[in-house]
Amino acid sequence: SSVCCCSSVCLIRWRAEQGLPRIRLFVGERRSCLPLRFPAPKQTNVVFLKTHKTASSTMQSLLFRFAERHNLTMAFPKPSCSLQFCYPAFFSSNFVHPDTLPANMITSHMRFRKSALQKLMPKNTRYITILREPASMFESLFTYYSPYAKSFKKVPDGSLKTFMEDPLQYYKPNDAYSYYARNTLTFDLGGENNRPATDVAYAHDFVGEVEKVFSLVMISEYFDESLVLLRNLLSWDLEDILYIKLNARTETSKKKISPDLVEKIRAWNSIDAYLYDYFNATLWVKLSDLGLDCVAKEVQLLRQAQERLIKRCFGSETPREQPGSQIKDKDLRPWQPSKEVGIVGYVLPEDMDQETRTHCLKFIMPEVSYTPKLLRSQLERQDQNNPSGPKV
Ligand SMILES: Nc1ncnc2c1ncn2[C@@H]1O[C@H](COP(=O)(O)OS(=O)(=O)O)[C@@H](OP(=O)(O)O)[C@H]1O
Repeated sequence: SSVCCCSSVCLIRWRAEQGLPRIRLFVGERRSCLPLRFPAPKQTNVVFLKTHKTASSTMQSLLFRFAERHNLTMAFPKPSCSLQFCYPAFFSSNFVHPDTLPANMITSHMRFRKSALQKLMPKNTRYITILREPASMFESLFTYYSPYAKSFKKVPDGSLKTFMEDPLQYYKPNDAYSYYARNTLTFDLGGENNRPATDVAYAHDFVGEVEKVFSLVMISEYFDESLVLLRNLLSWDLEDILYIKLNARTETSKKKISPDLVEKIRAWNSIDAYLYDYFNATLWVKLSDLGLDCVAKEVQLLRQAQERLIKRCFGSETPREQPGSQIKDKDLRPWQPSKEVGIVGYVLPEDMDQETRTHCLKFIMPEVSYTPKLLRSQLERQDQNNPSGPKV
C-alpha cells in the first residue's frame, strides 16, 4: 500500500485493506482529557529503544531531563562502548557502565535484545520505541551515513536516486555499516534486516513480536500525538513531555524525494515499511480510544507550553538555530557527520540570568554533551550517598 498521509483517513484505509472491521472514530462516549497532574504515581522505569534517524535524540533529551528532575538512574554504556551500547552488537548487560546499575531507564542507541534487557531492568518497566516513515527516514540515513556506509560510498554520483535504481548492485550485507542501508528499524529492533521483500510472513511475525514487548510505538510524523499517549501511559505531567526539536538537518542538507523514489525506498526497506504501516495504524487506534478531540486539546496544550519555553529561552518566537559548525560553545555543538551535512544546534542569548540559562541548556544540549554530563552528575550523587563506595 502507498504511504499514508493523513491520520484517521489512513487508519480507515489501512483497516479496509486488511479486511478488518471498521472503527467508529467519531461516535460514542469520548474519555475526558488528561489531568495536568495524575493522581497515580508516575511510572519511572522505562526502556526507550533509540532507533536511528527517527527523532530519537529529541526523545532521549526528554528522558534525560525527566531522569535528572526525578533523581532516577539512567543506565549508560561503559566507556569502551562509546555513546551507543557497542552497537551494532546485540545488547548485552556487559555493555552497561556498572556504576549506572540498578537502573530506572535506558535510552542510548543499541541493537535490541529483549532477554538481556528484561534481566537487567525492573519487572514493571515499560518498553517504548519510535518509528519513522521509511522514505524520509532513508533519505536522512543516506545523507547522514554516505561518508561511512560502504554501500552508499560505492554509488558513482553519490545520489540516492542512483542507489535506488539498483540497490543490490551497491549493497552487500557484509559491507561496513550496512545496517544503515537496509531496514534499519528492523535491525535496531533486533530483527533480520536482510530478509527478502517476498518474505511477508517474516515481517508479519516480527510485528507480532515487537507488539508483545513494546507498550507504545511512537511515530515521528505524529510526535506530539505520540507524546500524549506516552504521558497517559506513564501518568506523567505536561511538563514532562516538553521538548525542543534536536538533531535536525539544515534545510540545504535535505533532498526532495519524488513519489516514484518513495515507492522504491519502501520496496527496498519492505520490513520497515510493514512495521511502519502497522504501528502507524495502531497509534491511531490508541489515539481514537483516548478520543481525538482530547488528543487535539492535549497537543494544543503541549504546543502552547513549548511556545512559552521558546520565548523564555530565546526571547523570540522561534529558537535561535545555527548549523553546528558555526556554534562556538562546544557543549552546544551537535555531532556533525561530515562537512556536507549541516546539523542544527541552538545558541542562547548572552544576557540571561543563570537559572534560566541552566534550565534552557537542558533542552538544547545535544546527545554528545548531555550524556557525559548526566553520567557525571549521577556518579557524583552516588558518591555523596555512599562516601565509602567507588570513587568517580
Ligand atoms: N520532534 C520531532 N518531530 C519530527 N522529527 C524530528 C523531531 N525531532 C527531530 N526530528 C528529526 O529526526 C531526525 C534525527 O533523528 P535521531 O535524533 O533519531 O537521529 S540519530 O540516529 O540519533 O542520529 C532528523 O531528521 P532529518 O532532519 O530528516 O535528518 C530530525 O529532523
